[in-house]
Amino acid sequence: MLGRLHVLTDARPGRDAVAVARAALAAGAPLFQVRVEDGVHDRDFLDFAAEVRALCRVYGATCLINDRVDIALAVQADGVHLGAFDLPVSVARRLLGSSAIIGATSRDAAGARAALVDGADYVGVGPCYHTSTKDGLPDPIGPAGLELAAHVGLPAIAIGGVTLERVPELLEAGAYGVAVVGAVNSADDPGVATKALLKALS
Ligand SMILES: Cc1ncc(COP(=O)(O)OP(=O)(O)O)c(N)n1
Ligand SMILES: Cc1ncsc1CCOP(=O)(O)O
Ligand SMILES: [Mg+2]
Repeated sequence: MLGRLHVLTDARPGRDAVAVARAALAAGAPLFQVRVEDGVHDRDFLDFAAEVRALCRVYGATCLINDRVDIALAVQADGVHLGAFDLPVSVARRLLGSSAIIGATSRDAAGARAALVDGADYVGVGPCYHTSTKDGLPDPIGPAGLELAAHVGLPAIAIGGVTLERVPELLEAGAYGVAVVGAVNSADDPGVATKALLKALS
């Protein structure tokens, strides 16, 4: 079953993303998405992904790779998360096989319906709120925008500015789960933050 809490790695310089991953996994995070900053060398992405993938195996968690089907294949990840400028879902499916988990980014109902037709397993919907983690995003869609994309037949994972306090309204709007960077990676205690998010999602 697809995890309801997707924790994305925060590989910005000066952060110990592996230590955060270990703490979140130990606290029960069911799914990690390995995401790196633009411009990271393939070799570094590969090494980092392999490390997180190995940790996920230890804790029985799902490991997805953001953007890169080749890295997912190389580290034998469980799947990928793909956006508008990444390989199409259909191509990733051909390369990764029927059992791979493939997520697609969408902002509205039309995008979510397209992801469904293309064979995605879930949609990452957002940005739901303002976030400082990623630049260049369109205006937040809010819970009302999420609601439109959350009812097309694919589990909707709300992303962008998700905090513990916002989980109830996202669930109310139809979210199956949430994806977070800051709420876990910037928490004083990533393990405690993970447990609180899991409780709110249960
Ligand atoms: C669960 C989830 N939803 C959305 C995204 C965003 O993907 P994308 O639009 O391709 O942007 P980048 O993350 O690649 O910068 C995501 N990663 N995960
Ligand atoms: C990768 C991505 N795509 C849309 S918002 C976002 C970043 C989410 O980070 P945070 O949970 O810190 O707002
Ligand atoms: Mg992407």
